[in-house]
Amino acid sequence: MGLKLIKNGTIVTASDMYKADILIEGEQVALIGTNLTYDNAEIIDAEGYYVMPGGVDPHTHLEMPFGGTVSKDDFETGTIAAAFGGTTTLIDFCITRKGESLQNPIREWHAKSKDKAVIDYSFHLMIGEINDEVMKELPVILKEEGITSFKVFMAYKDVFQADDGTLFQTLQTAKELGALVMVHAENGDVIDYLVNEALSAGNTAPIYHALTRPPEAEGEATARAAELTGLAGSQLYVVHVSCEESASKIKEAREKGYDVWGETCPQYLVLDQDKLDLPDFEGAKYVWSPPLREKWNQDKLWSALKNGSLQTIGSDQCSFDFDGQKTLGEGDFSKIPNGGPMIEDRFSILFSEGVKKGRISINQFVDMISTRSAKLFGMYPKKGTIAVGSDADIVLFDPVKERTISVDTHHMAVDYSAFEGMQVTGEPVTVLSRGEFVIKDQQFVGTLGAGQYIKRARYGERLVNQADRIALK
Ligand SMILES: NC(=O)NCCC(=O)O
Ligand SMILES: [Zn+2]
Ligand SMILES: [Zn+2]
Repeated sequence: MGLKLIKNGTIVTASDMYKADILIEGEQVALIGTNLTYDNAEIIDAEGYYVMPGGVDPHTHLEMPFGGTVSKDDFETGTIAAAFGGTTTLIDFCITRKGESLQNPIREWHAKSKDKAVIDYSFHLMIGEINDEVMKELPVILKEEGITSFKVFMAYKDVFQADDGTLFQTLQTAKELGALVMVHAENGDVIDYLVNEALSAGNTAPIYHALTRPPEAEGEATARAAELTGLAGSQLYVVHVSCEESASKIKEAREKGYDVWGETCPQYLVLDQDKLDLPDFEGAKYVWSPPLREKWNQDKLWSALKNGSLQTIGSDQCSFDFDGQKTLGEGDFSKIPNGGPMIEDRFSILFSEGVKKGRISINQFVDMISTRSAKLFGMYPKKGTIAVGSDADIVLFDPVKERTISVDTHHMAVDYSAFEGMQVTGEPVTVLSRGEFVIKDQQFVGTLGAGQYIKRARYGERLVNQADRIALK
C-alpha cells in the first residue's frame, strides 16, 4: 500500500490546531506525530499551509432537471470544481417523482454519478408524498443505500412542494428509522399567490423574484417545520437559511429543546438583493430560492454562525448558464431557472470573509465547512476530521494567498460567476481524496469515477467503515 507523508504543516480540526506530520497509508490516515520519517513514503511538504479535513458540502444539485432545463454542472465538472474549492465529499439531492417508485430516481442518480465523480458523494432523498409504497420502500432504501436524510420541499408549488401532512409523516418516519429530515422552508402557497399577482400587474423583471418571496414566507415555513418537528419528537435540518426571520426561528426552536439545525450558504453571507436589480436582465444570474435579502441580514447570519444557532455551510450548487438557461425567463421572472454556481467558492469565501475578518474562529470554520455536516449526515469520523483511521481526505490550504474570483478562472461549466471580481484571501493548493491527489499544486490530477458512493450511518451514529454501517442498529 502506498505511503504518503505530509510534513511541516499546521493541522486544523474543529477542535485543535497544532504542528504535526501525517502518515497516510493507502486510503487512510495511519499516524499523526512530530518529526515522522519513512524511507519509502512520498513526501508532501506542507510548510506554511494549514492541513485541514476536506470540505463536506451537504447541499448540491448536479445535473438536476429543474425549471424546464437541467442544471449545467454534472458529476464531472461539479466534482472537479468542488475539489478545486477544497471539498472532498458532497451530498446531492436525488429528486423523486410522485406516483413512482423511489428506486427509479436513485438508479438514475447512480448512473449520473458513477463514472464521473472525482470525489466521494452520497445522496439525500426527496420525499414528495407518503403512501403505502413509500412507507415500504424507505426502510429498504435506508438500509441498502445508506440514505439517511430525507428532503421535503415546502415551496415550488405544483413542482416539488409537499403538504404539511407529508412533512409531518416524514418527520415521524424519520424518527422511527433514524434519518434526518431536511426542509426547503418557504411558504409555497403564499409565494405562488404573490408571483401571480406580480405578473398580472406586469411586473416581470428579475427583482420581482425577490419581492414575491418575502422573508416572512421563509420565517413562517421555518417556524412551522420546527413546531412539527417538536410535535413529532423528530429531527430537522433547515437548508439555505437566507435571513434573520428564518435564523431567529431556528434559534427559538433550539432554545425550546427541539432537535433543529440550520445551514446557510456563502451567497447569503456576501451578496444582497440589489444584485437582482442589475440592468439588461443581468439580475437573472442571481435568481435562486430563497432569494438574496437586504444587506443587513448578512450580519445576522454571521452572528448566528458564530453563536451556533446556524451550524453548517452548504453551497446549494445548482448552476445554469446565463445565455440560454437564465434567459428562459426574459419577460417572466418566474420562468428563470432557480439556482447558481457556488460549489467552488464555498470554502474560500467562508475562510476569507469569516476567519480572516474575525467573524468566526478557524476551528468553527472547519466545523461549519466539514465536521458538522459529516456528523449530522452519518459520515463521521470516516469523513470530517483528520484522525487515525479516518479517510485521508485532506486539504493543504494557503491562508495568505490572494485571488480574485472570476468566470475566467473557475472550473464550473457555467458562463458566469456569481462572485465575479470578489477578492478572497486563502486558497486550497493541494487536495487528497482517500489518499490520492485530486488537486496537486492547483492542477487537476484526479480520475473520473474515482469518487466512491458513501453509504451513511443513521442519524446520531458514527461511520467508521462502509462495512460497519451495516452492523449499526
Ligand atoms: N436554491 C435554488 O434556487 N435552486 C436549487 C433548488 C433548491 O435548493 O431550492
Ligand atoms: Zn431549496
Ligand atoms: Zn438546494
